[in-house]
Amino acid sequence: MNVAGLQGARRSPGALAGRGLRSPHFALGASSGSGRQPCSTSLTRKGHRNRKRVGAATELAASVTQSDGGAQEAGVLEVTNLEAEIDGKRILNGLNLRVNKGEVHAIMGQNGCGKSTFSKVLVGHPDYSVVGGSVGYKGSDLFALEPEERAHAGLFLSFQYPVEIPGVNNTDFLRLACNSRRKALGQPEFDPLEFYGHVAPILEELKIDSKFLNRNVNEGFSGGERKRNEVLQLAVLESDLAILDEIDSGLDIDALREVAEAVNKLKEKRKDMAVVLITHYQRLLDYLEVDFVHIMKKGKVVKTGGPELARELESEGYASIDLEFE
Ligand SMILES: Nc1ncnc2c1ncn2[C@@H]1O[C@H](COP(=O)(O)OP(=O)(O)OP(=O)(O)O)[C@@H](O)[C@H]1O
Repeated sequence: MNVAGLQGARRSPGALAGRGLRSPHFALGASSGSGRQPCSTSLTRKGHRNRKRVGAATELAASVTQSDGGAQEAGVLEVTNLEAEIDGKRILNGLNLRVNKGEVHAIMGQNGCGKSTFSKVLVGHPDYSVVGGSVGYKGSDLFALEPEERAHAGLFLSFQYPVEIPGVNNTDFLRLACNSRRKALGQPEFDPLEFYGHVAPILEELKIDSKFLNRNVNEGFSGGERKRNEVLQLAVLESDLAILDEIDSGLDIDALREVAEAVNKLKEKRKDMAVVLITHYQRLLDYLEVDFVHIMKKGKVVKTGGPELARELESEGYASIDLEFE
């Protein structure tokens, strides 16, 4: 995370551009849990640098609403034979996944199978090279968009380890992020008062303490508070596809339930929002209703089922699943 750039943003939004961060929304929507910042000028897909843009953020956002009722409606996310590598090491090996709007998918898999890599590739982390396959997002080529544009188009990745941004007030950060997306969508930006009108009901619905707004981003936050702050960001941004990478990690039982309830509340309100949960534990699914569970192994989805698949994993472990696919 480019802390210096974001501190500058508190004084002046323009400072973000000067420090290589074009908006805080970029930081929110297209960052990785590694704390490294995606570079807005680099594309992860070889050969895409000069590709003609097939969809600006506005067009993409519009495409979802306009495609209602179509027999062949595109999935929010259509991943086909995706292959990606880092430093020449192949991590994703022909991953396939389709997520329709409103659906909740859980991705499970042993350590190192490529779950976080998948999420980072989607948001355009520059360390990863896409070497094969395709990803459609709302019917357009995701890789034709810069990381910042992906965020503007409604793609949100929650941090696995949300970082502190000392000196940056949460309200300022959220408002700049929100306005960055609104501007890209051609919507009027919120002034501070209007933004408070936007965020106050969200806090109430998600049962998040309004003191969160006065604090600096994640500074001194407990693990549970940080994860709730991620959900707050997601709600404020009104993203269309939320990728929640281990939103349950490091949480005690009560915090886990509270975070899951916040996601549920958000889903109730925004029924079309699609969610991809990356998790190791079935217990999250006790609180969050999922439509599909996918098991990843060696960089691809090897099995898909319903919530019962997670329960089977919990009781039998991966060995039982692996046998079917060796
Ligand atoms: N920046 C990197 N440099 C080198 N190797 C990396 C890097 N990022 C990921 N990898 C490797 O890619 C593989 C997949 O990692 P990834 O974090 O995607 O797995 P994961 O399924 O999310 O694991 P976990 O469940 O432990 O979080 C691992 O072998 C990891 O060491």
